[in-house]
Amino acid sequence: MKRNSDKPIKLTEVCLRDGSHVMKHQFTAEQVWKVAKALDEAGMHYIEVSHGDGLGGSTLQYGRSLVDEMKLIETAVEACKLSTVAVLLIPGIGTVHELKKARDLGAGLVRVATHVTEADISAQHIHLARELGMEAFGFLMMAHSAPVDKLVEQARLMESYGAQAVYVTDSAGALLPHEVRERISALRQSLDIEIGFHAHNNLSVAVANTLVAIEEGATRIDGSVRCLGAGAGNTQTEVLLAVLDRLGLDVGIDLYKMQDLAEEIVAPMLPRPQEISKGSLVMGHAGVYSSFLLHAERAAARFGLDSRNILVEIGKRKAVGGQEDMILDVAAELAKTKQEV
Ligand SMILES: C[C@H](O)CC(=O)C(=O)O
Ligand SMILES: [Mn+2]
Repeated sequence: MKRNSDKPIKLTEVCLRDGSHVMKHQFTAEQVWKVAKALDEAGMHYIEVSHGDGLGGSTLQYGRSLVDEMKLIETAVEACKLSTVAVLLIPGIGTVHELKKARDLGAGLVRVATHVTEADISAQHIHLARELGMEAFGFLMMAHSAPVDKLVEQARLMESYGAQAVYVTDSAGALLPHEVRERISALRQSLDIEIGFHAHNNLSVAVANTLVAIEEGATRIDGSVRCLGAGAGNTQTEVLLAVLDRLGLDVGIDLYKMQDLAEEIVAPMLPRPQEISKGSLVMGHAGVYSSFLLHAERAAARFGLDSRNILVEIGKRKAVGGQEDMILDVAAELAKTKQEV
């Protein structure tokens, strides 16, 4: 495979963080232990563990965790001999207090996530993480929703705060391969730090998009085993590993061990199979934040609506992560209009 970077590919497994949305934030310590241990034994580079909405996300607005995320982070750190445990932090949801606590428990990397046009709110947390001796990466969410020059401008801000990598985060699973190519290529030409890519498989192009990202020079890649991530899940880690192997790219992770983890540990945990349902498809199609799926389904049941109509309206209003309350407002409005007709 021809790549526009000679740096090694480093994978981050996100099922214990992005998958928390699917699990309605009800991960048990035993589940986290088993998954983290198996990932570590397979040679996974980074394992992200946090509430689905990042540190501090366990609230009424986003959904309460069954087990305190700090306990889950501690459990994952104990289960790992070689993998680095990572955390996600959205400034304002997570604070420096949680970041310090996670670091004290052994988390080695924080990904500071902001909406694609709001990188300026990441400065404090990136600075602090570096001071604490952690690796610190920027994570620009809903990357499909801004023009390429805006994405570049915002990534450069994160670089200037000390981020060691910046991710193109396709939160809605809406990007198509040529759009990923444009974005990664523009970042590669403008940044001196590594570039990452985080996909959602709502349009069934997550693996293809990830390959394009790697070709263009992305070296930090996210996946979720058995697609255990919001919406239709992320780039399916074990599938990506098989494809990379066919392309002659050895990233040092054991494919069979990842397949066994997917089949024997993760699949039995899933509340329902991770597939491209009409809800996740509409998110990719309408460009809606993947974590909104369960919130929209709940609101649809409550107001007797089709969740797709709620999601499409949310997409039109350009709701961003953190605006989960808007889903209820939209559902109430749609229900009222339906009654009036
Ligand atoms: C908080 C979000 O779930 C972060 C993420 O994984 C995404 O935007 O995608
Ligand atoms: Mn995600």
